[in-house]
Amino acid sequence: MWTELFALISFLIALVIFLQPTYLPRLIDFLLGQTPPGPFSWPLVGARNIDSDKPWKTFTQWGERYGGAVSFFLGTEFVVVLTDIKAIRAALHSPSFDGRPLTPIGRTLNKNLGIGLTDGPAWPPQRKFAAATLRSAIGSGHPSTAYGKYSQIAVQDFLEAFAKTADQPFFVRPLIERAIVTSLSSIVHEGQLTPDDPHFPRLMEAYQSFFSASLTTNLLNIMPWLKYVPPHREKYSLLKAAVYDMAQFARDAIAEKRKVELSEAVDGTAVDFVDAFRRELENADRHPSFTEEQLTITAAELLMAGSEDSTNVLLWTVLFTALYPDDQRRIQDLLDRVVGRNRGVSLTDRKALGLVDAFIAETIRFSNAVPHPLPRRAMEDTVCLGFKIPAGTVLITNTYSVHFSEELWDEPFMFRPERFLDKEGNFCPNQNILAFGMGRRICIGEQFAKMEMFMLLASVLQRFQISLPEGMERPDPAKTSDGINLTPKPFQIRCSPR
Ligand code: HEM
Repeated sequence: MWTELFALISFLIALVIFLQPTYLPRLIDFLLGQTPPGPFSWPLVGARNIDSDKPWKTFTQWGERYGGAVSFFLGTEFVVVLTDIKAIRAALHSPSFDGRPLTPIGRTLNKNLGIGLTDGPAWPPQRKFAAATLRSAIGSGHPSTAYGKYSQIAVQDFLEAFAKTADQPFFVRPLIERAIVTSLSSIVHEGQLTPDDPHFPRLMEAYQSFFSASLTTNLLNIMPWLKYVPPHREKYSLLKAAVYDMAQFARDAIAEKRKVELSEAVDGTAVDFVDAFRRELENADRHPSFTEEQLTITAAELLMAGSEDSTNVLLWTVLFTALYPDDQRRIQDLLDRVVGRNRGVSLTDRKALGLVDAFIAETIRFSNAVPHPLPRRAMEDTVCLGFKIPAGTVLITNTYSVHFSEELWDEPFMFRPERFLDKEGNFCPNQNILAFGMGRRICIGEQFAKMEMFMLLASVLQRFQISLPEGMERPDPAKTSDGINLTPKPFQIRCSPR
């Protein structure tokens, strides 16, 4: 029996070495202490005792024990978790860590196209192009621009939907989703998605399947071979169908836009992403990565990444207005002083309404909504913080240990929006917020998301009082539905006209 067991283990080790030749050299480096310190990792299995519901808690404890960079194996994959701000800054600003893990979604389903899940020669020109296009499509957000116009439509629709709830308890998520996706569509493919669009439910269904399978996504990002193993295989099929639906929606939207001549569509006005890309396709000197398929995948990705993350953060923000009524009242007093009640909120009010941005920033910190910004991959053998980091290492940022660090924040476990205000009440951003990532792959939609969240939150609080319905259980922000993002468990609110 021992001989057979020994033969089986030898066979498995030989198989792993054959399939993943980097495993053994990394294991040796790890055992010799060349790589960052970390917990014991069982051969082929990797580190045990990771809290599967709240891995960031385990990573925070490891950070306290081993330091700002902790290494271990997950299965045969070598992983470094960054837990303190110095280690995170050092790594995420380095071109050596520009890569993304070789995920089945990025590499197989998206065919290595798009921006967020790829790397290599196509990523720099595609990221630069998309970031510049979004910046110019958003512009000042003035109502004369496409984005300004749709943002107003989205705000109006949002307020009407709130008013229709007539003081009755309701789930706010679908309302937020509609508003965000409407505005986002104006900068991705203007005119293709309005709040009453019949395609809306189909798209939301695809997003829902995508994110309901997202715990699997987190694991697949690190151990892609899991896609062949039940129950991940079934979840992977769900993901595949959702990715297909999103791409099909983008294809249809692009085809609709093609019905309008490009010169008419862009004539002197702000250009959305699809039209800017169409124009680039006609440029003879374009980078070879500008292709039809790249356009489809990126348009689908921008709409999906942008809407899910922004919806989730705004959902947290609305929940916190109900949980912290004193802060809500202070925002409303400020709105009354700055905007009054006779006109709508506009982006030009933003500077004088610093408390609204401070409330959103504190929500982002306190909710831990993005526990691990998209992982990175070491593109080459490198040295970071004095340790060897082999090419192919997966890097995970642990937001929780930074957002709740006693060294970085005064009373980090208290919800206190004022920590983001100066003495005059101006909003002061803080560089230790990691929800949008950091460095060379920082989110390209950050400014849009913050603008949109400001507009929707300020507009709704100007008109309505948000509260928790009497007799219902008080939502506990520590209890979340976990996936790529942390989402509050479904909750209802009540809103009463002010
Ligand atoms: C509250 C809203 C949002 C959050 C919390 C968020 C968060 C993130 C994070 C954590 C990353 C990874 C950064 C890194 O690797 O360092 C990212 C990347 C990205 N985000 Fe966002 N995002 C939001 C909104 C948006 C919006 C509105 C868009 C599009 C309009 C967008 C498009 C992207 C893209 C394309 C990338 C990939 C960048 C790259 O890999 O080079 N995001 N986002």
